[in-house]
Amino acid sequence: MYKDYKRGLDSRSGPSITMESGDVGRQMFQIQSGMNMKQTYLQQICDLDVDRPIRTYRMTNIVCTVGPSCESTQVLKEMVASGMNICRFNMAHASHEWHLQTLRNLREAIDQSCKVSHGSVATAIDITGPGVRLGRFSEDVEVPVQLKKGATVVMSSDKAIKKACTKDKVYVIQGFIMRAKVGDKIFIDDGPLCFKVMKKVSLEEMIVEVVHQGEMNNNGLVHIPMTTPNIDVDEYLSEKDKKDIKFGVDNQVDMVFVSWVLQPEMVTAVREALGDAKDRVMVVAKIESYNSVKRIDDILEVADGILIARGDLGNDIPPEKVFLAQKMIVGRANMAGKPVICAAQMLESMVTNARPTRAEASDVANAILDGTDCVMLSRETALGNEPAKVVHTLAQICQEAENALYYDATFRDLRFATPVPTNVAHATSIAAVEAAIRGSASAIIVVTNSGRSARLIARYRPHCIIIAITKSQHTASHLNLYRGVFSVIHTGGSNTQWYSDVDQRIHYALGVAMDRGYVKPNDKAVLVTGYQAGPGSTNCVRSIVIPRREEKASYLAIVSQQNDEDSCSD
Ligand SMILES: Nc1ncnc2c1ncn2[C@@H]1O[C@H](COP(=O)(O)OP(=O)(O)O)[C@@H](O)[C@H]1O
Ligand SMILES: C=C(OP(=O)(O)O)C(=O)O
Repeated sequence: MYKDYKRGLDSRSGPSITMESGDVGRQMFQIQSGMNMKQTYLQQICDLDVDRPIRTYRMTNIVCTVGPSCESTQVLKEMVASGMNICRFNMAHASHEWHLQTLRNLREAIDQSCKVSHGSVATAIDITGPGVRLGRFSEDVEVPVQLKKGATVVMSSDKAIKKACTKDKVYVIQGFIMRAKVGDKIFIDDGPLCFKVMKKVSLEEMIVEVVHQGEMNNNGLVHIPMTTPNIDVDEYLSEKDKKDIKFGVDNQVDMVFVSWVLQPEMVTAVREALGDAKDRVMVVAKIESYNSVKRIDDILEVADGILIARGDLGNDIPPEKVFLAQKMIVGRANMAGKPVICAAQMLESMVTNARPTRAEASDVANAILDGTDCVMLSRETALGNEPAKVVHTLAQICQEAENALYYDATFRDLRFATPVPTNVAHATSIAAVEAAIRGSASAIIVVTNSGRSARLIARYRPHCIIIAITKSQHTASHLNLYRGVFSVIHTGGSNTQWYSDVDQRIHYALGVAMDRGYVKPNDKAVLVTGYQAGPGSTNCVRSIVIPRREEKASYLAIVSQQNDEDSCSD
């Protein structure tokens, strides 16, 4: 397994290619589209086979958090080769200088990666929001600080210790101390460290005792379950968040993940702070508290995507209820057509171990069976021993889960039973997905500049890869959030004749997809284009057979011929 990972592939490839893509397409058709429509769910389960070969590509996107373990260009290059799709910079940790240098290293890593363009890896900053964090420990304190049950610690808002915390005295903001009550539990990070408030000494200081032992890290998150961090409704964003957003805009990041979104107005505030960049930066709301779970529909309405921060959520609500929230949020995000990321402790044991636990592998697979678009790594890549190996392992698990998905039954309701706007764009996308499933297509090819058509196709969850051809770097980057979309940026010169230009782009994209082994000549595919140049004109769904590479085919002409034979209409 390790040897495979060292070989390195690209952003959507699977680690082990064991079957020709067309064969897989046919097998997928038999098992997942044609026959499954007549099968029961139980029959599908009975037909699962541990020997079934995985496909040549992965549809779930991988988000990786950068940290000290992967700050170098070399390690980032290995992570790109192993399948990182979105690189996350957590602004709660490290300085802007560190983030800028790591961002530069990432861009260098992408430049040095053959087969990978800048659009293949998107960048995201994660801003702290109203979540409360510890200060930093003194240089002479060994971090993480280990604490045993029964130990007492002073929590103080004395700014003099903000960057000089000790094992016995740590900094938190005054608002947190004022909010805490004697007897409250306080979790640090995703646990297990848990304190109990023993005594309020003053408005600036309280004494807490360890009830579950564990460790404290620099800037560790501090949380009292089922309490709301203080938010200033006149000024939703802190000065630090505003500076971090400016950092992101100045350095051309593609997304902002907003921590502790408690109400939709927080998302709106981030969009406003983005200023002129608001159209090119996506805003993803992190759901990490009971309150945000309860307001999910309102938040979904304003956010471009959702991140289920299961670590902090599992401290705010009982851990045994997190799977309920996960399924509900993924389902609602799927219905709303917004991408969703499942995060926290996905392969946590791989921070140190060479193999994931069985429970972790099953947890990742279940998130994919639920319908998530992306899965996220945190400590595994930021602090782990072998970040690229974790990415590789995660990619493998994703592909196994994708292979087991009962596509038609799981996602059919998205096409036929959820209320969607009655317009041509949705109808076209639903038709494309249905044609791909029933026609045993190996890919859906879509020409899209804004990315809207590709997003809509992804929304209706085809069984096969969506090859999105775009001229826009931003579109390509943003599409990394959506399940199954493989973007190809066409950089060649534009042809003055619209259909020749489209043909040229399709030819180029199919070449790229063939190079990666995603499709091959004679595979069936579904082509989605406009009827003329310009946004809003996408309305054509065509079934094509992928021509040989050397055939400089006119795809629109191929379509006309096929239409004669199959009486397939535009
Ligand atoms: N840029 C960084 N510099 C140093 N450590 C980092 C950085 N990013 C993340 N980490 C470490 O990795 C851990 C996991 O990352 P993440 O889940 O993003 O953080 P947190 O849980 O604190 O929000 C953090 O607690 C921190 O110890
Ligand atoms: C992703 C999470 O949050 P953070 O950004 O604090 O790691 C989480 O709690 O699962």
